[in-house]
Amino acid sequence: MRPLPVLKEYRISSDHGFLDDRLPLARLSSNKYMKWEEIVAKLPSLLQEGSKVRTVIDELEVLDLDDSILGEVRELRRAYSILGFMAHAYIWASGTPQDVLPECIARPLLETANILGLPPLATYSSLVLWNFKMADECKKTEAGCLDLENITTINTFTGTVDESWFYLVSVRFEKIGSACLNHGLEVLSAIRNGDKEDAAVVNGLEKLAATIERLSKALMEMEVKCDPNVFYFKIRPFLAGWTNMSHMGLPQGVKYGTEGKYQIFSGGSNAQSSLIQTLDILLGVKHTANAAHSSKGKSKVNYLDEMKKYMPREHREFLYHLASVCNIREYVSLNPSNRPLQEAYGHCISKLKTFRDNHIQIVTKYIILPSNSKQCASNKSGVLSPIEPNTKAINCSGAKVASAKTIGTGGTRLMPFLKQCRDETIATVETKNENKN
Ligand code: HEM
Ligand SMILES: N[C@@H](CC(=O)c1ccccc1NC=O)C(=O)O
Repeated sequence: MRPLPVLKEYRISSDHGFLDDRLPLARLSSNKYMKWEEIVAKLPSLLQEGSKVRTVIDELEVLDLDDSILGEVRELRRAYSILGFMAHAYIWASGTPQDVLPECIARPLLETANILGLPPLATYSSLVLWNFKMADECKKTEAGCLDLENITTINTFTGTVDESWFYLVSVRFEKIGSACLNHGLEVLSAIRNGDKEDAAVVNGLEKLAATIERLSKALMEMEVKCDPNVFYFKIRPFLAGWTNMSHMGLPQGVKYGTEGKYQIFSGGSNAQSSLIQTLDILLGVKHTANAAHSSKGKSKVNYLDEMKKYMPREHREFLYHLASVCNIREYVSLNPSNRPLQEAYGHCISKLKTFRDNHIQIVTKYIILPSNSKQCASNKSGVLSPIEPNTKAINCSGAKVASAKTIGTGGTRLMPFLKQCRDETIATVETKNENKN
């Protein structure tokens, strides 16, 4: 029997989960890359000046990655993060996208991405996992140092508190969620050890359910300091990738270097968080291919599976290992008369369903409502947000049509996709009960 995965073999921490035990590097150590650091720090002001950021980036030398970067994973991650910020700023500056990335970004971005096992653009890893630091004043709080009060982002596109908060909520979510990894593995090892009364299995599942509940609370913290209109109109346009962007003039995606080829990639999304996919695997939630993701024409793609390619290599390999050994759902199905076991598993599914319901509420508030108000405005002014498909045919009372068509930065038709994810979560208990009858 294949052994259970050992977290640290996959660069995962039992205290911090998919965040590292060490803080991300806030600056590359070698002065050779000082210009990169200067530009990324100045992005908010450069982006205020229209396409100025492109002029500044075009003047950069093409730098090779030296041993200071190649020899240390935190340096590599920092380089990847900076290059992702610069790439998106270059492509999306001034609302008129540019479809060719200059060599000075394309080459090192392709190289760092390849080593880390990630796609060459800004991802959840570069914007969230590797983009935070301790605030100057660290207050001692119950939640310890990774409390939202104590952390801040390293870089943003807009320099707004709202953008920092948007990323930091996910940092907090990863920290809280790290407990899920430990509880999940405890449950699996209790099943393997033949836990006669199932006490350890039930206890582990109840702790897992309580942690998922805390994740929902963490998600709702978004509203504290991230304003929906600031998010939708100012921040979000920079997070888009180059999938389904024909309407923006990027039908073939982006060309990596003047001599490079055009490539298509999805933008950053929390669907790239390994944590939530860990929960699906632990609880046996199966996601089917969905028409809601349309990057491959009309063919159906399992978007969440595709997003595993947008996670750091070790984290992706952890998910594959976990999936190959996880038998919690089967175990619960095989013990239908054990009520505490059935209930504890049911609590986990119900908390995960609530998380997905709350997320749909957040998405309604942060994308659907602002996009409807935009359509009314844009019908008058002709201005479209960079990320939305051309919705000119929809009038101001067309909210229903609009929400069905609105796309996520990851390129999904977001509402059908998110509802499908939620419904497949509920189906996990329903099909289990059907199997029993
Ligand atoms: C303003 C805040 C947020 C917005 C507007 C938002 C929007 C979206 C959208 C549009 C998607 C669909 C994929 C895509 O095409 O991009 C998505 C997926 C997802 N988001 Fe968010 N999101 C937000 C915050 C969060 C946070 C803070 C979390 C976690 C705490 C989260 C968790 C997820 C997950 C797990 C998915 C994958 C679908 C699933 O597994 O149910 N989101 N999000
Ligand atoms: N998919 C979201 C964006 C999103 O969720 C996201 C993008 C980049 C980095 C982190 C993200 N998630 C939230 O914390 C959207 O369509 O606006």
